Amino acid sequence: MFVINFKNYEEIAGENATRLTKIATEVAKKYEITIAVCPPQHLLSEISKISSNVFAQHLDNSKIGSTTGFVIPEIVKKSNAKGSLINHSEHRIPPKEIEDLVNRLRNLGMISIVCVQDVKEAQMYAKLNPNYIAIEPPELIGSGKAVSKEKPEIITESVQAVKEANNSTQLLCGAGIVSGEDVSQALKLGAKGILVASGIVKSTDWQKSIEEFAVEFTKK
Ligand SMILES: O=C[C@H](O)COP(=O)(O)O
Repeated sequence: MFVINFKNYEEIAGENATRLTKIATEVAKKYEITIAVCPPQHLLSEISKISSNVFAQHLDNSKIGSTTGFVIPEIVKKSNAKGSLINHSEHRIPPKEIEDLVNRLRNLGMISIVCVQDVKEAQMYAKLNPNYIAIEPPELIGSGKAVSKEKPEIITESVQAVKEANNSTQLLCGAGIVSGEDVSQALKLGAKGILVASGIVKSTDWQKSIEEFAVEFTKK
């Protein structure tokens, strides 16, 4: 699983979100891997027309109906999103809401990626049996310094924490990943995939950087 979070970077504004998704989709096909994209919420429907692996960046555990401005799982599903990030480091939510959202997505047949900041949180939330836990030390996000190189022990310890939950949850890792070597290192440490943003979105050649990352998944 190779997840590209578009965040709200200027580089993906306007038609560029579509262009980036098209490139990601073509590369995924070429290397026969899964590349998921997380566009800004208002583009979920549009981007879902060109990719079947579209995830929301955030969800609220609010009801369908009179909940202005909240992002509702059932509504997001109708936009053909396959799942969502939950509790991203830049949009944290309380533990009870995380639990409710993981269950809600499971009932909806959607994929949950719960973001955590440290091993303790990985351990705690893996017990909820989300599809994925994504470990991201906040200080490395957007830094260009890869978690897989700077803090490899965080990945190995999180792999262990997820294993101990003894369910089907898998580990992704993110923060500062900018090269194929960073991806390779993450996979060698036991991560099943990566969650990346700036390393792709801010690169000057999207095709080249996505391919550089993708090829590492074929070596496993
Ligand atoms: O959602 C993505 C993560 O926050 C990682 O961001 P980054 O690749 O820019 O470090």
